[in-house]
Amino acid sequence: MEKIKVIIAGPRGRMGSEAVKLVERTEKFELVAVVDHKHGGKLLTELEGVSTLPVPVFADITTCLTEVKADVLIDLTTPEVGMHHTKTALEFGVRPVVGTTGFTQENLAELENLCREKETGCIIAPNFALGAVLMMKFSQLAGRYFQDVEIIELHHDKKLDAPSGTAVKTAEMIAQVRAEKSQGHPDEKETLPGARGADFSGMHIHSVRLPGLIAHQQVMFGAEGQTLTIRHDSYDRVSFMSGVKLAVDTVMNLHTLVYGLENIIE
Ligand SMILES: NC(=O)C1=CN([C@@H]2O[C@H](COP(=O)(O)OP(=O)(O)OC[C@H]3O[C@@H](n4cnc5c(N)ncnc54)[C@H](O)[C@@H]3O)[C@@H](O)[C@H]2O)C=CC1
Ligand SMILES: O=C(O)C1=N[C@H](C(=O)O)C[C@H](O)C1
Repeated sequence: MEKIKVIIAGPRGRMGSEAVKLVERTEKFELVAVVDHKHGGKLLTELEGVSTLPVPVFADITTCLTEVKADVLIDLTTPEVGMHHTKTALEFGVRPVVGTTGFTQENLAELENLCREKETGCIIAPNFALGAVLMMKFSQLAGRYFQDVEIIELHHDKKLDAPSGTAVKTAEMIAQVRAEKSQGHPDEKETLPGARGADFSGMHIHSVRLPGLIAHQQVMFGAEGQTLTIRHDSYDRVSFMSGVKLAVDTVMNLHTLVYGLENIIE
């Protein structure tokens, strides 16, 4: 059996270290290198507690892709770094699986064009947890019937981007089916700026950051005399790994950009 050769960018991170374990324990995957700007030239075994595999660590993606043959790059870093890694991988014909959030609409459009030009597949998944993907799909269904919706996303306090990629994706999916409406009272005023959260097509997104949390989201719909709440909780980052595995498998057969795991689950 030909193994899928995988590079992971961000191997010391909360998600990256979990992805290293996933690739290690998956028979048909082979970890061939990692990218870590702080530890170029070392072996992964020298990075404390990450892995017992002696794979090379590269400080930059271009050197890594020049020296190592790979099929897939898993990126779990930061938006600017992730964008650079994704573009470089596509230039090398290596398929990116991107969990990094914070990409703009312009970033996505640029990557979509690059995928088409290079005829190389790429998956960008704001959330790899199956339950979160279902939460987004159920919310989209509810959005057909309820115009009034508030999205509350709750994360650990080390998170850099707000709102979360999941909240943005949820709002995008609901906006595809929801009759547009600016919510709340037409004369409402914020006496403290930000009190009503971020505005996405008239829907409001609220970002909570607290130690103790991992990744949670609640989508609340309201209508006369009733509310509907759809909620998902990730209590452990292992919740994201079956989605990462599915994305690595699937991207091998793609030639375009797929944004969101809802597009590849049955
Ligand atoms: N799609 C999904 O299901 C999930 C996505 N995320 C996203 O994944 C990203 C990472 O999240 P965490 O692991 O919690 O963050 P983290 O801060 O623990 O990890 C990020 C890692 O990127 C590394 N890094 C920074 N610059 C780099 C560079 N130039 N080259 C190589 N590595 C570099 C850092 O050293 C760090 O280890 C975030 O954007 C987050 O929103 C997080 C959880 C689930
Ligand atoms: O940073 C995180 O932790 C997470 N980020 C993703 C997001 O921004 O939606 C996915 C998940 O919520 C965890």
